[in-house]
Amino acid sequence: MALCAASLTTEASAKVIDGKSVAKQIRDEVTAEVSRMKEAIGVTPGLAVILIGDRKDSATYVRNKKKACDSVGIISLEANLPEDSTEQEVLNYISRFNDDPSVHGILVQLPLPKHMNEQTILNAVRIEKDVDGFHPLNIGRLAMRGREPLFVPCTPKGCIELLHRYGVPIKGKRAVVIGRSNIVGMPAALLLQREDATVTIVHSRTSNPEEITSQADIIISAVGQPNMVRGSWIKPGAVIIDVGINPVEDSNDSRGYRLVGDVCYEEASKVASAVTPVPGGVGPMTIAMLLQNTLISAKRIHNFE
Ligand SMILES: Nc1nc2c(c(=O)[nH]1)N[C@@H](CN(C=O)c1ccc(C(=O)N[C@@H](CCC(=O)O)C(=O)O)cc1)CN2
Repeated sequence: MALCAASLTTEASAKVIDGKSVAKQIRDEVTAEVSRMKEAIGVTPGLAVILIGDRKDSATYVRNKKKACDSVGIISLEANLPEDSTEQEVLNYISRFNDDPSVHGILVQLPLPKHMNEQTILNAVRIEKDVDGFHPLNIGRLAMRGREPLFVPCTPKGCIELLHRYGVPIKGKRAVVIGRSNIVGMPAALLLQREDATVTIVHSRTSNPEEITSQADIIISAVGQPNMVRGSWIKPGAVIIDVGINPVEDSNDSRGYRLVGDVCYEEASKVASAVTPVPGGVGPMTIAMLLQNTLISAKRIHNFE
């Protein structure tokens, strides 16, 4: 891990972009809409979550998704499959949920066990229920001008929502996305481009990442490298959205580790105008956007405005 230490001379001045509190606002909005829908047409949105294997982090995320559904009045169904399940068993669950009218959203928690083909599995989710927005048709539409995806992937959608709710202008700005994953980096870059930013993607083969990143007005980092983005990578006044959630050893923490972002927060907060913390930044937005996507799906399926 890169050492990350701010100089003692400059005070932190960046605004903290509080994802936890924005996520709470969104959950309140979803709660109100879920109850309005139930009262008006007697339909409660339903989300089906498929978890395969015994990764601790995935189990925690799925548990948190279920809790979040409960808190806003969305019904959640869960399928927990063992690590050695076959692809066909997963496809059978997807097919059952595709056909279940009480299910408006389906998600398969990632990453999948190594023996499974992610493409085969994600392609099997009906696009009308693809609340993760990972189906190639949804991603393809996101990439095309004049086409609308049915769903936008939750984490990148949460990043843009944070920029909007904090009044950060995007149009005409230079944006750098660090990382090109299918889940975050690539769709985040497409979303910024749709908002008329001039977008550059920095990735593991980029020869001069610091030089490129330091020209950006907006940085979205989703690379999974603790403290990789240092103060010197940041243009004064830039806005930083840090998607990285990286565990680093910490004997003072009861869990034995703490979470840090891709961005050296102490240094960033002295150079940037606004920055998301880790934890409490983009993470909570991922689940809030999932709830919002599930509501959108139920409304669309039942023609409810
Ligand atoms: N099918 C999907 N799989 C995965 C997705 C996804 O969007 N769909 N994203 C990630 C994991 N993820 C949700 O699934 C997720 C990650 C982090 C958080 C979050 O709230 N993090 C907290 C810290 C939590 C902690 O203390 O451990 C934070 O950043 O404040 C929510 C959801 C990969 N898989």
